[in-house]
Parts: sequence; structure tokens; C-alpha cells
Amino acid sequence: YRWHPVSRTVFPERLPEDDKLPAIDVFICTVDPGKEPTFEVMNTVLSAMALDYPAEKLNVYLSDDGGAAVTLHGMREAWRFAKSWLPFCKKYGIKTRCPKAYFSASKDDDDDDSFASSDEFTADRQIIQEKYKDFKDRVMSFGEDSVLEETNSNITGGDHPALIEVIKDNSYEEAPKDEANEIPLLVYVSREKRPSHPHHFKAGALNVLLRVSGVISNSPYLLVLDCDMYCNDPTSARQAMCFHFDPNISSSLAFVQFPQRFHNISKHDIYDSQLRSAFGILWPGLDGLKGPVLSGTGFYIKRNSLYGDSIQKGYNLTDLKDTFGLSNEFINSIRQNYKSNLMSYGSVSSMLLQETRILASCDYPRHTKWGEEVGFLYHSVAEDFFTGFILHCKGWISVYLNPSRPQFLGTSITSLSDLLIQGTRWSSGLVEVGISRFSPLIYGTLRMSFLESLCYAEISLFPLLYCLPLWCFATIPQLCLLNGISLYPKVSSSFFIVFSFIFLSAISKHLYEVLKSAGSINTLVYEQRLWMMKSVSTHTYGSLDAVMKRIGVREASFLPTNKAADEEKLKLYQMGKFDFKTSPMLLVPMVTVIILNMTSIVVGVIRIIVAGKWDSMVVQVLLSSYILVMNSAIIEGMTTRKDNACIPLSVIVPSTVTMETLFAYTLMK
Ligand SMILES: O=c1ccn([C@@H]2O[C@H](COP(=O)(O)OP(=O)(O)O[C@H]3O[C@H](CO)[C@@H](O)[C@H](O)[C@H]3O)[C@@H](O)[C@H]2O)c(=O)[nH]1
Ligand SMILES: [Mn+2]
Repeated sequence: YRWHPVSRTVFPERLPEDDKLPAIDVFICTVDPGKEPTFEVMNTVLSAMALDYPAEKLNVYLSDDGGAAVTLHGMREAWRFAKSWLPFCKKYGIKTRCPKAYFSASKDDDDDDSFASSDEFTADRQIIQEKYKDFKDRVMSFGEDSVLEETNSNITGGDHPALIEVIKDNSYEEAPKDEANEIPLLVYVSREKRPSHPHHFKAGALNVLLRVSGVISNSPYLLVLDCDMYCNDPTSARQAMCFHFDPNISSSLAFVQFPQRFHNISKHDIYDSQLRSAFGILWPGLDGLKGPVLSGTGFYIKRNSLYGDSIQKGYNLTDLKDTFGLSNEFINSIRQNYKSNLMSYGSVSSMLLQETRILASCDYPRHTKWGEEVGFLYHSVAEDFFTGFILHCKGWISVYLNPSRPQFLGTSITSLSDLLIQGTRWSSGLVEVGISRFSPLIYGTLRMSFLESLCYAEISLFPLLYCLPLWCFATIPQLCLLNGISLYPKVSSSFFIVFSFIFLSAISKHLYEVLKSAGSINTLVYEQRLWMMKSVSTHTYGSLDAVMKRIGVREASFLPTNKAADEEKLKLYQMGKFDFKTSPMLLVPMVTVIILNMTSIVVGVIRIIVAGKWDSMVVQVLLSSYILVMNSAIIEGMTTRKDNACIPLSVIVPSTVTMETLFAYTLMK
């Protein structure tokens, strides 16, 4: 990562004329209107529809894994609002095209300088603001339990039929035809889900979108977005096309990855929600090899790269059907530039809709290669990492573009509970790859450059690589200290210098990178602390989860993170205070380690004073002190904090008992 980092700039003005630009299908996934508020999802949809790209070449698909009426209703409202919003953005060259972000920004961030003082603009802005309010009210007032004609009341998130709707006007007033052409195609897709069929979470949803969009718009490029990742800069599509048009790389370029950036990062980013190291150090580093890791959201990918090798092998129909399933319409769509004749612009025939329902049924992919060889791959819950890894193994490359204005902005996690849910899922998904037959160490080394496979191996194994040694460092020297056993060289020994050098140089490197990526000393402390906290909780549970999945005693799961703003949690996050309201299972290991370190320091120091063994025990004392200083927030959470997000007794008691048992056991030995 550190050998050859790359940063890139683009010149979108050199792109060909609009009529020569390729079409783009935008895929947005949502699953749970409870955790992913519909209004926010619709803001993401609108920001994507408003991308600065020819409207007839932009098609926006929303996958609703929850099959929720509130989402379908929201889509219809979004479409209605888009008819005013998009022309407004275009007319005044608005840069922030996510309506919520636009209307909540203070006046001076507005980008419409040249119009700002014109009366026409002020009047238009007034009108659109009212429409926005109306749109918001209509979306918000539609209860989560309300139903629509198309969705009935007894469907649940995990059990519902396929429902696909091209959002149009018929349910509302008719719009003149030419006006409709100004607006990208908007499609609602809720795939069939049945408890008896594995649905493969987000990867499954994306594959349904691939099939459904294949027969509707079949654009050669796709933009994939999480439901909270709105487009913050309308130019991202053109920026990405600069690479897809670059004759030197375009034939082997699979995707252009933008970093995940977030609109709600606090000055005290105690959870490292900004993922500083990944997007600031590792991705540019990988870009100097063959390109960054696929990161789940904010990437422009070539549709064909996801169809695997089978399309290169010629067009043997039986092969294609074995791979892609039985739909003739879909197989036809694989032939480049093919567009369904069942579709004339803006109207989709009922036959085509019927076909899309088949493509979105849970039986369709059975006995095909979906998720195994084509589309987004199911092997890991970190579908993004694994799919990107396999693409790179096949020789595809990627590029990383990190312009100063964030192209996409999401909602970052702002509570320990979400950090632990997300961290455990990521660790599990990554380790799952690391210990499988696709392990980058072997599978990768045979297919990509040695350096690149090492990078992939590190990412896929880091939870395991951290949790094992950190558990050792957090317990063994301390238990030895308690028992008066010396582990490290004496201060007077020359090996002491070696140990200190390693420790200090590791911290200095970290400090250097933090400062280089505009962080501060606080950032260093937050990250060191998080590294320790995660290693004994999420990395440990995630790695265990992966091992259990590997031996078949556990099934994959994907708990989405919470994107609904919770005032109380947000306040704590902004103050840089931990919100310890999370499952005891995740807290107990951390608290146990802290209590062990506290005890060992007290008992150890007394022992040292009594026995006068400073020289041989001081490293252990320093190690424990370091751990305690870095994690003082946990000590504070256990002792002085009295708010309702402190560490509850129900965690402290079992942790103390565990610690005592451990201690008693070593004493007996
Ligand atoms: O069964 C599911 C589960 C999730 N999602 C969607 O997947 C996206 C990501 O879920 P989120 O809860 O936001 O997870 P994060 O941990 O924040 O997501 C990161 O990590 C995931 C892999 O673990 C990647 O898929 C994401 O792109 C990446 O942003 C969201 O839009 C969800 O609606 C589905 O569509 N179906
Ligand atoms: Mn997310």
C-alpha cells in the first residue's frame, strides 16, 4: 500500500458529445424502512435522477428487499417531485441535487452564485421549496403499516411476491410526453422473497436488478449505491466516464470506485466512521497496483464485467441458459447493444413486465450460475470485497477517484452498537474469504501479482491477524504480572532497545499517516483505542462466525446498520462520548480486559515494590498502562459516567467474575 500510492484527476470537458455517451443504470438497494427511513432513501433516488447526464441515458432502479408499501408510495412521490426538481436543478446549475441536503444547507453553501440575487431564482426557489415540503409531508405521513392496492397487508420483509413497477404518471395527473423525456426512467423492483429460499442479501438484490434492468434498459454501465449514499456532486457520472473512455485502459477496466464519504462525521470521530485508513491510505495504495477494492457503493461498473467469461465463449444457447437461466429476453439482452423490442421509451409493455417478474422470482436463479460465476457473488457477506477480488483475479482492473468535493455522501454509524454490528459482519465476511478456497494467499497469488495478492490477503485476514495477538497482549503479560512472572527483557538489557524501537516505530508510523491524512493526535488515540476494542470484540466474533460458517454450524446473516437519526445517540457521538448501549455479548470482552489490566497494575506494582523487581517487570507495567490510558473512555463508562449510555452493571459483574476466575485459575497453576 505504501509503495506506490496513486491519485488521479479527470478532464470531463474532453468527453465526446452527449449523444455519444453510453447509458447508465443506477442501482439503489434498500431493505428495511424502519432502519432506512423512506424519505432519506427517496432523497438518494432523486439525487441519482438529477445526475448531470442525458436523461434518456439514465435509468434509476430501486431494489426494495422489504417489499414495503411505504417505499413504493415514496417512489411515486419522488417521481412527481422530480418533475419539478430536475428542471430547477438544471436551470440554475444547482450542485447539491439531493433535495434534503440542498434545503438544509445554509444559504452561503448554495452553489447558484450567479443567480443568487435574481428575482426569478428567488421566486422559483420559493415555489420548489414549497413543493419539497409537500413531497416530504406526503412521504412522511404515509405510515409504515399503510398498504397500497399492489401490496397487501400480510406481506413481510422476508415473505412477499415480486413486484416491479415502472413509475409513471397514470396514478397522478398526465404529463405532456416531451416533459416525461426530461426525466430518467424510474423503476421500483421488489424481488420475490420466501423463507424457504436463501435470498443472499444485498448481492441477491443486485443480481435481480441486473436481470430486470437487462431486459428494460440494458445500459452498458451501472452505478451502485447504498440507500443512504446520495449523489453530492452531479458530475460523478462524467468523471467516471473519463476512465471508461480512456483508450489505454478501457478494455480491461471493470469499475471506477469513489470513496465512501459521510455527511455526519463529527469532529470527535470516536468510531472512525470515516474509515480513514481504508479510503485515505489503502485504496490509493492499491490503485498503484491494479486498482482499489470494490467498496459496495459509489462505483461505476461495466455491466459485462459481471457477466463472467461465458459471454466471451461465443453464443452457445444451452451454455448461456445454464449460466443465466431460461429467460430468452434476458439472454438476448446479453448481446451487446441489444434493447428489448418490448420496450419503447417510457412505456414498458405488460409482456415485458411479466418477464421481469419471472426474472425477479426466487426460483429463477435455481440451477444457474448466478452468484457463483456471474453477477455479484454470494460466497461472502462482504459481497463487494469478494466480487471485486474475483474480478481482479480474472484480470480486470479498477481505478480510484477521490476528488475534493465528495461525490457521494452517506450516513455513517454514530453508535457503538452499529459499529459492532457492522464490524462483526465485515470481519465475518472478510475472514470467510480469507479461510476459504478463494483465499487471496493461494487463489490470489496464482492469478494476480504477488504484491496485490498480499494486499488482498491482508484485508481478508486482518480481523484474524489482529484478534489473536491482541487477546494475547491484553491478557498474558497481565496475568504474569499478577503472578510476578517476568516476560520481557530487563531495562538494562540491550534487547530492551529492540522492543522499545518496535513499539515506538509502529506508533510513529501510525501518527505520520494520521497527520498526513489531515487527522490530529486525537485521531491517533481514537484509532488506537478502536483497534484494541474491535480486536477483542468484533474481530473476534466475526472471525468465529466465519469459522463456524466454514464448518457449517452457522448461517450467513446481514443485519443492516441504522440510518435513522437518533438525537440522543448523535449528541453523544458529537461530544465524542461512547454510547455503550449495545449487546452485553460485545461489551463483556472489552470490560473484562480493562478490569484485568486495572487489577494487574495495582497488584503488580505492589508486588514489585515489595520484591523490588522494577527492572524486570517494568515493560509489563508500561504495557498495561498504555492499554488503560488509551481506553480511559471505557473506565469512565464503568465508573464516573452516570448517564443512561454508560456501561451497565449487568456487564461489569459478569466481566469481573470472568476476570476473577481467570486470575484464580492462574494462581492455582
Ligand atoms: O438483505 C439486504 C441487506 C442489505 N441491503 C442493502 O445493502 C446496503 C448496505 O447495507 P448497510 O446496512 O448500509 O451496511 P454497511 O455496513 O453500511 O455497508 C457496507 O458493507 C456492505 C457489505 O457488508 C456493502 O454491501 C455496502 O455497500 C457497504 O457500504 C443498504 O443499502 C441495504 O439496504 C439489501 O438490499 N438487502
Ligand atoms: Mn451503510
